[in-house]
Amino acid sequence: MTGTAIEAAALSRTFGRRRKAALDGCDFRLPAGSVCAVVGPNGAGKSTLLSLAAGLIRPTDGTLTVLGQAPAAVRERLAYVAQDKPLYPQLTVADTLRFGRELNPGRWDAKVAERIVDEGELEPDAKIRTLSGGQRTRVALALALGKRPELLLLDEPMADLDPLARHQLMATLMADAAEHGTTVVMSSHVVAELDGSCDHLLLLGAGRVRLAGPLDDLLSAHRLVTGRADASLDSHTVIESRTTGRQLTALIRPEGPLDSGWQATAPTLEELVLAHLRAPQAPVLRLDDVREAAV
Ligand SMILES: Nc1ncnc2c1ncn2[C@@H]1O[C@H](COP(=O)(O)OP(=O)(O)OP(=O)(O)O)[C@@H](O)[C@H]1O
Repeated sequence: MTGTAIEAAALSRTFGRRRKAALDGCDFRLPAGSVCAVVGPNGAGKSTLLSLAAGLIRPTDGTLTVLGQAPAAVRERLAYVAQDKPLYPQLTVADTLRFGRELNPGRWDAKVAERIVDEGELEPDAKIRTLSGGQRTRVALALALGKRPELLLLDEPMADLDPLARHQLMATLMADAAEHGTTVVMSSHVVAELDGSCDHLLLLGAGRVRLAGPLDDLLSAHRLVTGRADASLDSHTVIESRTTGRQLTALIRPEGPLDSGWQATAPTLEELVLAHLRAPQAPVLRLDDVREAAV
């Protein structure tokens, strides 16, 4: 297996006659075995990136390598759960899993697929069309994990699950990925639920990479600081700042030691992401390869 699960170089994808760029010159590298969160505002290009990685669409420019090859060449080794989770409505749950086994001879993992379905207390003879959105998600995830992929691409997988099901499915997913060394790339708008599960982050904005790299490195490159509103942060990169009365709170990238007047803490993933969403012009930070900032 290659040490790199996904590598994008100047990756662009346009749509329509106007050639509107959904992705625009993206560079990033994701090591194999990572669990990567893909976040960004609506229309940032998250689904486009996942579709490209799944080999469903092709780049208009640049390159994307998945498991060391062109995405279309490695379809058998990856699983992709799209936002709309297409399944055959007339099949039963059991038929769907049987279908999964027949489509993936020699690699089908019936145990994990059945476990995911059983944990949701789904009736094996229930037709897919009779299931709720969250129950369909469960079947789609069972099919994806049953395929025993090296790379699992999930486009907002948890969006229609209740909080308990989310928590429990996420735990199953992460335990399974850790056991098998699966690379997981997962887009989500619910940043809090990614905390504790992901070790890599890719933040997209307007089709471009804004933050990329190991989550711990990205978090430790930032500080959440509080101090007097008239104190200076001039020597640091300020991502976002807010003043309440005489107090200023800011998310910064320190460019050296902080003056003693500032109280500094490490941001959470949610604080890091929210600040960057509120500050779309903040400088890019890529720590995914050479482990140094590239602006
Ligand atoms: N098939 C398509 N035809 C035309 N435009 C498209 C197509 N797919 C995506 N786009 C455009 O590309 C841009 C990125 O879309 P994409 O679905 O990748 O964003 P996203 O980050 O997944 O958004 P969301 O969070 O809303 O799901 C949007 O402006 C969208 O309108």
